[in-house]
Amino acid sequence: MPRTDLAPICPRIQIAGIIDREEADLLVRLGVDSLGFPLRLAVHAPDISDADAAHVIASLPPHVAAVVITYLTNPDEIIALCDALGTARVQLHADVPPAVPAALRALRPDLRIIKSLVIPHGCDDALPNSIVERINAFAPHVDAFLTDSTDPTTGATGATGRIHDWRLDRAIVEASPIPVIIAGGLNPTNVRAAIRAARPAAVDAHTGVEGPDGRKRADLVKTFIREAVSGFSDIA
Ligand SMILES: O=C(O)c1ccccc1N[C@@H]1O[C@H](COP(=O)(O)O)[C@@H](O)[C@H]1O
Repeated sequence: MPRTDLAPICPRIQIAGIIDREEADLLVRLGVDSLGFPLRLAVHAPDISDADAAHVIASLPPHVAAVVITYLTNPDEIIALCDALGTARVQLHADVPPAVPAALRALRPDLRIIKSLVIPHGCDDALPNSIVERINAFAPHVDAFLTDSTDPTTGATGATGRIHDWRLDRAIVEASPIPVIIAGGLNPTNVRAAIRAARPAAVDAHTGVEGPDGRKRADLVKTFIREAVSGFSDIA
């Protein structure tokens, strides 16, 4: 039985890389409104199995969203993964053409789709035309964009712990007709400044709220949320 998902289309604070039920419970208790489950990835090993992720997702309260973060490119496989996990939210991280979210929409109009916009390494204050073109091409087929960083040493384009120039996020926010979630190296010490610089709809973090053991730390998550809330109130 799929869970009832009553979270807004674009929740404000998303934390990715959920490891287990205990971690999910902690994040829900602290006030996170969207949990990201990275599965079928390009570089990283998954943090959790499909079966465990499905159990965690089934336990979430209806106001908390669960998002599958994936590099899958085949619409049928993406839908099958979302169905197996019991969620109708997906974050597409692969370099797919707009035809992929368009096909997802046609097959499953209830699916909420976030598309990543990865900022190339070394890109500074000028937004490349290629990103503007992608915003225009994807916006009709997705619900939100998510910015992210590249790690040139590993080729990773997610969970890098690396920031990029937030002026680019601001340019993306201004160019996008749909909500933009910012991500890439956000942590309790920089999230407020990032929100003030980029003026996004939401923020997302993974490694910046974890301890050296790779588990989310309550003190870091609490401060991240407090600083993010302050940032959103600064720009309201
Ligand atoms: O979270 C992951 O493990 C992940 C793996 C592969 C692609 C995307 C992934 N998640 C996204 O990366 C951001 C930023 O991570 P960080 O804060 O820089 O460590 C994360 O929030 C997810 O949306």
